[in-house]
Amino acid sequence: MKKLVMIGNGMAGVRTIEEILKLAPEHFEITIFGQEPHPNYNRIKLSNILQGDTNFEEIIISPLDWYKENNIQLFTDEAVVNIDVEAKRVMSSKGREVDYDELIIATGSNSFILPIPGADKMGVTSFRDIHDCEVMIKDAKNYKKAVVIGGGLLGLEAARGLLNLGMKVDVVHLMPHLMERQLDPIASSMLKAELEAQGMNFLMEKETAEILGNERVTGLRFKDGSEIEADMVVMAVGIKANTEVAKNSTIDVNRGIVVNDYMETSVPHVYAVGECAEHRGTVYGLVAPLYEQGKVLANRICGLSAEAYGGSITGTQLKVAGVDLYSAGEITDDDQTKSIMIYNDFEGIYKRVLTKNNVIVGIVLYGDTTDSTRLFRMLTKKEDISGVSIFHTNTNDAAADDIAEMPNDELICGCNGVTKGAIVEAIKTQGLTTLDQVSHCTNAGRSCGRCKPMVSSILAHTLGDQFDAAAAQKTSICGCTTISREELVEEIKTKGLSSVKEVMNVLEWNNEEGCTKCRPAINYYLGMVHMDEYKDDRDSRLVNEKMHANIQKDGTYSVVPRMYGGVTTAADLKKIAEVAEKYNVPLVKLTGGQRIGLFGVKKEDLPSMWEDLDMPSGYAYGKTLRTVKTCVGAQFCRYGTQDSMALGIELEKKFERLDTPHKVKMGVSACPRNCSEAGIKDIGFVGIDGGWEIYVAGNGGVDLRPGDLLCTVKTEEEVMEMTGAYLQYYRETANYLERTSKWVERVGLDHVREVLADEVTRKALNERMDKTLNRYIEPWNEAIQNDAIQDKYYTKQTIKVGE
Ligand SMILES: Cc1cc2nc3c(=O)[nH]c(=O)nc-3n(C[C@H](O)[C@H](O)[C@H](O)COP(=O)(O)OP(=O)(O)OC[C@H]3O[C@@H](n4cnc5c(N)ncnc54)[C@H](O)[C@@H]3O)c2cc1C
Ligand SMILES: NC(=O)c1ccc[n+]([C@@H]2O[C@H](COP(=O)([O-])OP(=O)(O)OC[C@H]3O[C@@H](n4cnc5c(N)ncnc54)[C@H](O)[C@@H]3O)[C@@H](O)[C@H]2O)c1
Ligand code: SF4
Ligand code: FES
Repeated sequence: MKKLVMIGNGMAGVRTIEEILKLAPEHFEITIFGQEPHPNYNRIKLSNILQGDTNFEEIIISPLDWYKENNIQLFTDEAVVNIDVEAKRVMSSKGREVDYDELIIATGSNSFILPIPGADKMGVTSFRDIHDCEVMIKDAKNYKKAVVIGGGLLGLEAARGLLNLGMKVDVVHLMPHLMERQLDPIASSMLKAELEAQGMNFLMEKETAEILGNERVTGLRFKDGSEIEADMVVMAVGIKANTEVAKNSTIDVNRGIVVNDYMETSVPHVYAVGECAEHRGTVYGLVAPLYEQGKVLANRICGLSAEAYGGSITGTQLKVAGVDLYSAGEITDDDQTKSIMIYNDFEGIYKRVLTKNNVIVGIVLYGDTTDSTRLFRMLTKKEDISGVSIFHTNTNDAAADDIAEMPNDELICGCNGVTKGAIVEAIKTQGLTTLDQVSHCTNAGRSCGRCKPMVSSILAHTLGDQFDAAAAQKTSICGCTTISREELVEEIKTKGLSSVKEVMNVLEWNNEEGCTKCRPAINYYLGMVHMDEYKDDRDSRLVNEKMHANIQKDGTYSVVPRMYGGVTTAADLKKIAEVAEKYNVPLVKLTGGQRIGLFGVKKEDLPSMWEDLDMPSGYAYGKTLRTVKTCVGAQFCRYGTQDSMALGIELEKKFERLDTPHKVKMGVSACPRNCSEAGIKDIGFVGIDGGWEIYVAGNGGVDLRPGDLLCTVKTEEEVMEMTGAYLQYYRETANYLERTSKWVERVGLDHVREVLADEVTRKALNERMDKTLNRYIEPWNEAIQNDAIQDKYYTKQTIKVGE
């Protein structure tokens, strides 16, 4: 097998690997280095995260299990710093050396940071990765006045996000018009008026001279001497191809890494793809051309006769609610340009098509973009427009007619280059009935998601009478099947399906092995339905659950023993200390959940360490109850009204090991001072005089969310009863991998309250819960006693990295 190394674990690079795997799954032994500490995620959706529409887990494109499944060795949080093109070897920031036969550079871009005094102050940030997003979301809680420098696509999407986060936002723009690269002055002023109405304040034709403040930013000074206040500054003034690693070698670099029409650099066996590549003098900054490049490169690297990449014409839209705009091609006129225009100031609609010699060369649409795909096709195909009606009226009938009349080569998903013809064919040949399936099959809708309404219309049109609008919106478990979660659970119950394999066979999965998305989900639903008798399918679990230890980024594991309610003893502390010394554990750390983690443990040491520890697993890796954090409470604290430690221990002992759709954390405080932070837990208990308040759906992670008060109860027995019923209802109705916070938002707190208010329902839920709890055994103990398990999971030879 040839060794393929890729530098950069981003959108263009990983799409190229997906294409390679489709063409020649067994051709390469693949290694990927990624500077960010994450698997590949949808960078486009960072704007949606900032705007509060989604969260990080939902934008992961390639989960860690995908790398493992495809035998890809992934090194995250590890940059390649040097390429030795003679020896065909790369070296990483951690001193790791890896040889290659073929090398792909896919290092993307860096944000351009204005070289002005103060640009390095605290509170000045770029908007390029999830870290930037997290910084902005966190700072928005403590600061109120943001300034975004740059009125382009990125700056305006950032500004909308910061408004959503409750900040006051000024946008500072160098030019007289916003998005001057995409819009003409009329469209630009319509956009400005809309965004002002949404609450943004614009400072146009302003050039920033300095960022003011001591350690942290306090304001901006402009070249004209004027100043404004700011306690956060976001730089969104463009991007610069990230060519560092190529520059240090003999590879030709100009604005980007120079490539030919097959994405080959000046050095044999070294390719570049994505925003770091410069093709025929152009460096692209949108995914559509990068995915085209990826296809060409995949064919080339697999030795297939590849079509050359001839460059791309790009179309853009702004991801801001309430703004409908589209721009493609050349938008500035010269003396040969003739324009066709509609301008309806009353309805806020502006459409302009720029033509040269009867051919469309540019498109600007504002307020109604329904013509965009048709006009874009005419532009790219250089269709003669003499006598053609250019704009359609936006009525539903026209939209339906449009689909019928739309030629098969019309581009529906701009990001992924998917035409109407490809979508129709997939629907017909694969028997697709939902939007989700079309997306899995064709890639349409997988990036920015703007094409989804059109894909839906094509689905409706193609299926005709068989189209079921509600069903079409349903989300199937994954691309291996057309059935949804509800249908799967129903089928398991009615057909009595009892194993993952059986589910996939009987329900006619289109991929007989399933995938990393569906297998753990099926395993969970089977266990949920067949409460006491289900035999867990360990190999279908996510990697950390399979190993009963959390894999770390260097391939070692962590060991976190259970400490009920965060309470320990001198004897247990001694055991932990002895084990840490005996196995040379590199890091012993108190975790956020009030216990002690041993980090950097070799896989083959796990069973003997567990045996020496002789403590139960703390399940720090599982979709289950993680911890019950407690305050010292009435036993010691003078404010305590209740015994928080005793309740925490009782809860943890009862619900430990329970399979849940996602991880569950609890907190118990003995008074409203809330030292255990029970307000940001999946379930939190706060002691009050004569009882307990129960809070639910809190979250202290990326999607910070305070818990909602579910109810107030008087006794610990009621706490246990309510908790059992609540957790069981969550187990039975949530989607696999849906946190309680998202679940409650989806089904509604009032609904949950209503269900749990009924005593008979509560009792039935608790009965099912108790039945389920009976089937769990201590996993570390099982591994210690079972040689077959040790051989299969914990011997050195079984190492297959990819995490
Ligand atoms: C907020 C935002 C919104 C966007 N919205 C849209 C949109 O609506 N539509 C659209 O088409 N495009 C959009 N884009 C642009 C799109 O995200 C990029 O075009 C795309 O991500 C580029 O893919 P890439 O693989 O070239 O680079 P990236 O996705 O940036 O990936 C490169 C990766 O390489 C890593 N890396 C760099 N150097 C090294 C090294 N030496 N060793 C190891 N790893 C390294 C980086 O850390 C990074 O993770 C948006 C971008 C942002 C930031
Ligand atoms: N919806 C989308 O398609 C989308 C969204 C976000 C980002 N992106 C991509 O991300 C990349 C970065 O976006 P971007 O908007 O930063 O780049 P950009 O180059 O498109 O826009 C930068 C803007 O900043 C302005 N500017 C430059 N110097 C300035 C200064 N000193 N003061 C004030 N304004 C100044 C420019 O006039 C320009 O309008 C681009 O490739 C973009 O295509 C795309
Ligand atoms: S939450 Fe109240 S009772 Fe518990 S430790 Fe804090 S102050 Fe004391
Ligand atoms: S147009 Fe962006 S995903 Fe289809």
